[in-house]
Amino acid sequence: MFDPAPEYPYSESLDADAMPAPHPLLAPVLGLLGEWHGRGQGGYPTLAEDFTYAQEVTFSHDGRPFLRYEARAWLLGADDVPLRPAARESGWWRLQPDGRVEALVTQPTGIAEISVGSVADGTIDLTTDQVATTPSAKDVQATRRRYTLTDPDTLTFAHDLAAVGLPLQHHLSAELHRRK
Ligand code: HEM
Repeated sequence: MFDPAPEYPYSESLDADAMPAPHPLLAPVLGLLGEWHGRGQGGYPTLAEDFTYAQEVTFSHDGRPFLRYEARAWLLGADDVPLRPAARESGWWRLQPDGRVEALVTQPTGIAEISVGSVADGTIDLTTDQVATTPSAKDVQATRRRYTLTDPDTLTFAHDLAAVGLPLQHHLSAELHRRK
């Protein structure tokens, strides 16, 4: 006989003022909770042209001292015509008692980043501690990500990349606006 298991009984929240109450260690990053949407520019010396993209980002929590992170981007053509899906990634940002942030982020391109950083003056600055790549993935040595809340509804993002033998340098920058 099939004995159905109970449903998952805990909730996930995008809202610092709703239940479950955020864990106290999330205090420095509570402003990130929510759904964000915006556009950015990217490039790299190996690419013939710079590109414009749109992106959706979600940060949520379940009452424990970590954020769940999810993002997906797509390339834009003239008049914002969608050209094709671009990077997707998901992961976890673990807040530490000393204020450090440990982040784990994976991408379907075979790249897994483990980053460490801190929160200061509204900016979360994450630098890779380790990058692991699957056998067929591009060669990525390091990344640096900076997320800045310039106001409660505006999140800017800068992403530097050291890959395919080149030193750490600009790959992406974006401005996102709060949807929820
Ligand atoms: C919003 C997110 C992102 C967008 C829109 C984006 C877009 C692009 C585009 C358009 C290219 C050119 C190749 C192609 O057309 O597919 C590219 C290359 C690349 N990206 Fe990104 N990217 C994003 C995030 C990332 C992240 C998070 C990483 C690494 C952790 C990364 C690493 C690379 C690498 C290694 C290349 C190849 C460079 C080369 O071989 O010349 N990208 N990206």
